[in-house]
Amino acid sequence: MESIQNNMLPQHLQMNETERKLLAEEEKKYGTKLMEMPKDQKYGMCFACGEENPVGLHLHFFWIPNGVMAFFTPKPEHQSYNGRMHGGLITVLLDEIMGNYLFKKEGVPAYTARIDLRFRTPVQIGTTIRCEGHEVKRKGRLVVMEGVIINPDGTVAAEATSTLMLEK
Ligand SMILES: CCCCCCCCCCCC(=O)SCCNC(=O)CCNC(=O)[C@H](O)C(C)(C)COP(=O)(O)OP(=O)(O)OC[C@H]1O[C@@H](n2cnc3c(N)ncnc32)[C@H](O)[C@@H]1OP(=O)(O)O
Repeated sequence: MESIQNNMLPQHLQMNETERKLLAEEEKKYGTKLMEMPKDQKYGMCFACGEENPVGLHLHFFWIPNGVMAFFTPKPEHQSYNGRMHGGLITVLLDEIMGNYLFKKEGVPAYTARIDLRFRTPVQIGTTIRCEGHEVKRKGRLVVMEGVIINPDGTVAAEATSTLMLEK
């Protein structure tokens, strides 16, 4: 289901119009409504997804076949040089998409033990990017995940491989 509570949320927590339009396009591509991952009150202060964090990114995550997807539209306060999104925040998006997927799938926190990331093309402030993550393999409590960020023109902005440890 599309962010069912989206228009019931305070404005600053809502997905913007472009993000909703892109979500609808993805749903058309997959031929199904995409289910939003529920928020977790316990982690309301999470910098990436928490609704109570006043300076957070307020991401919304959707299950896709074999993984997870989110959109983000960086604001002027998210930049580094000359209107480019800050690389540290790009890392946050990738770390979160992989970690949150495992948290929701397994029901226990997944801690990032390692992240290898390649910044391929800049992300411009004000553009809406698509973030995706999926599981690659696992051995016991160690899980390898991959994540990617796609620019509006279809180019890869950044990609990452992470190793995460599931809590016992
Ligand atoms: C809606 C609400 C959402 C809210 C939630 C939103 C999701 C948030 C997503 C963000 C995720 C984060 O950023 S989490 C925050 C950043 N990350 C952290 O704080 C993690 C800090 N590091 C740690 O706590 C620790 O190092 C751990 C837990 C990762 C591992 O410690 P440990 O449990 O003691 O395990 P340890 O004995 O070291 O290792 C156990 C086995 O794993 C192997 N191992 C350990 N690390 C690695 C590694 N990187 N790559 C390969 N193998 C490894 C070891 O060799 C060993 O193998 P063997 O000898 O057994 O064969």
